[in-house]
Amino acid sequence: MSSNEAENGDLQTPAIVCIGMAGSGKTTFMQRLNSHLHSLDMPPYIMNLDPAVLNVPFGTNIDIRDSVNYKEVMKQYNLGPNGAIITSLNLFATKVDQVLGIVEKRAHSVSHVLVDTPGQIECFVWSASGAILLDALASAMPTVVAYIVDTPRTTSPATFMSNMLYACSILYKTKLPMIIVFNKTDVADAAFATEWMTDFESFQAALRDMDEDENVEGGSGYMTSLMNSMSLVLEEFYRHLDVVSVSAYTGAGMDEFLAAVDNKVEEFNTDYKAEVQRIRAQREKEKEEKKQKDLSRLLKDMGIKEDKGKQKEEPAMTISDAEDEDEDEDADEFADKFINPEGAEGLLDVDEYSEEEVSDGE
Ligand SMILES: Nc1nc2c(ncn2[C@@H]2O[C@H](COP(=O)(O)OP(=O)(O)OP(=O)(O)O)[C@@H](O)[C@H]2O)c(=O)[nH]1
Repeated sequence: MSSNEAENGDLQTPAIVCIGMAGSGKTTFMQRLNSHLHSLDMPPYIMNLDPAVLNVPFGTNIDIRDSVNYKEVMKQYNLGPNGAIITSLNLFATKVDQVLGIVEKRAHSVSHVLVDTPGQIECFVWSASGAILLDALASAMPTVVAYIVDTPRTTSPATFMSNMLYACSILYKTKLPMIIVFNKTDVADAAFATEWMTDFESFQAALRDMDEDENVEGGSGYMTSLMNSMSLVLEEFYRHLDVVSVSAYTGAGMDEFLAAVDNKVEEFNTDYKAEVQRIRAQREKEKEEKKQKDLSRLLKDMGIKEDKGKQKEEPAMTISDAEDEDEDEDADEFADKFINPEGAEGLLDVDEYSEEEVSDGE
């Protein structure tokens, strides 16, 4: 049993998935966290899942850009930037088992697995491939979402509320423990935000002030009453969160963030894990049922009378297998068209990644 395993053998290395609006500071936060962990002699394993990013200012162990050529996807499919991000993620997700195999292997010897995601949140969180990648991670190790908030841009009650509703929808979609990270506190203190989250009266007071001030964004009677009601709904959501204030620039708050991750790992093991496993089993069951249904339809179309008793020995199963193999081949052909455009073997070279030295980003 390695030190990263629980008594029952489950991998306990936390995976931290950084999600946040464009420009909230995800990449800078990852860079700071990476160098902080290196300074504690706890090197992490780093994955970049943003196919469109130009520069990643730290060493990555797995980078979607090494596997999928985003520009080529855009050209070949005549897609815009967001469509190409989704398609690139889809292509990457076809190899999720391979990728996860590498991550799991390496996760035994690192402190954390850090995952950077595209700033176009919806491309990742609301896409099938995002769900596949998150599911795969969560089924292998405790997985925590770090929702990065641009604090200076969230000081008005209206933008604060929008941001929190967005975070709430991500929690609902991913069903993973979440830490709200108020970033850029070197520019604006996040005390106002933590107060609004814990003291309902103070948020109400801020709403009243906004209502009276016509120059403030969102300052209309209807909006205020809508936000009043929504803030009541969000009270329940806030109870499930850990909140930390950090500055990716100065490094303030990094230890508090790591403590919050430990807290969420415990929560994952007690509250979320069973749910993750239940959802996974349900999906497998649905997949199996769909396969059986398709098979019955195929037999019917071919004019073969269904005989439940005979199905086991007769070619029905072979047809299904052949069909599956064809599907797999199609998927592989599709993926290979874009994956590893340089012509390297396989999607990801395990040895290449395992030998790779990753810098601390300084
Ligand atoms: N003052 C200050 N600026 C920051 C901080 N963190 C990030 N920034 C700045 O915010 C801007 C956006 O940072 P990024 O790290 O690129 O943000 P991102 O969320 O990864 O952006 P996308 O990849 O486009 O989604 C950059 O100009 C950073 O220098 C911080 O803690 N303090």
